[in-house]
Amino acid sequence: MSKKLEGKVALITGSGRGIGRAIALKLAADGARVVVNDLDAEPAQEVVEAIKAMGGEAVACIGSVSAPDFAERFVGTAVEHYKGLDIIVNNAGYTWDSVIQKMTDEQWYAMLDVHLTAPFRILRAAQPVIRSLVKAEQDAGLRNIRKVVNISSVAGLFGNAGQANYSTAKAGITGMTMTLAKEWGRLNTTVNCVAYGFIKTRLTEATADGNATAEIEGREIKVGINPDLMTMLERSIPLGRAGTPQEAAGSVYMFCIPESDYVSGQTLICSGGLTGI
Ligand SMILES: NC(=O)c1ccc[n+]([C@@H]2O[C@H](COP(=O)([O-])OP(=O)(O)OC[C@H]3O[C@@H](n4cnc5c(N)ncnc54)[C@H](O)[C@@H]3O)[C@@H](O)[C@H]2O)c1
Ligand SMILES: CC(C)C1=CC=C(C(=O)O)[C@@H](O)[C@H]1O
Repeated sequence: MSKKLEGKVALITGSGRGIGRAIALKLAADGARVVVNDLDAEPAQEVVEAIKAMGGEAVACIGSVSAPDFAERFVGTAVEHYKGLDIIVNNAGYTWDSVIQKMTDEQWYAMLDVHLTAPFRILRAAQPVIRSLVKAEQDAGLRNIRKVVNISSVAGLFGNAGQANYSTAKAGITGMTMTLAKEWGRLNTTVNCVAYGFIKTRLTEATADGNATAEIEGREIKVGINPDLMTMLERSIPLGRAGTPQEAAGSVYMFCIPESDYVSGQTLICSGGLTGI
């Protein structure tokens, strides 16, 4: 059976772990060649090796999406290695929570940088590349539909106490999605967004005391959720449980395959039915 994404070039930020990793493996399993990005080299390289082990093609582009030179390097990696660019998934990110009276400017800007400015820069850097690929395709009488999938959260759609920084950035990415869907229609590129509810990853996994941290961009950031809170949260989800990274990847995949070629500017909620928090 032919693969739906055969030969497509997919760029996926934050794909060393969690949802991004599952997206990378899912798209690669369906034939995409993947540019794997992560802050951390080891998990990114592990994903590259996993894709190669299943007969696919992948290359790593290590570094923070928040670095000012990252976008050009990321797009450049795809062009240099695969001479193309068909799918971009803006997934990299984390949370750094505080109630507003305790939130520092550093916390505020860190969330805007990673969840909003980074996707903006990546899409800005991709535009001239896509434009020239589209021109060449049109000259050859071809139409290739490209796909952008941005990642948001129920926190960006409904708000979440303690996440003024994160929810603002995740709300912003839905606006960027709708605007670029309008700008990029003439580039035969659909631009959609997936807003997750509660997906079990390092970001949300229950830890014994709820006090786990991870080093992210040189800072010790609290990760994980207290198990009691986790149980309470899961009860509020109509499907009665958090989602898996593989289930989360399924929603992104839907926007990447040809069956969704005429869908653009949409935000799909992938939350097990949760419509508020
Ligand atoms: N897990 C959830 O419940 C949930 C809910 C809503 C939205 N999201 C969103 O999904 C996306 C993925 O989150 P996840 O749950 O898979 O988290 P995760 O921590 O499991 O994976 C995120 C990956 O992104 C990488 N990353 C973080 N900052 C980066 C940066 N500046 N540059 C490059 N890589 C970076 C991390 O190193 C990590 O490997 C995030 O945008 C997150 O906000 C997650
Ligand atoms: C409170 C819980 C369901 C929650 C909502 C949104 C998140 C996200 O990453 O978007 C989680 O980190 C978590 O705070």
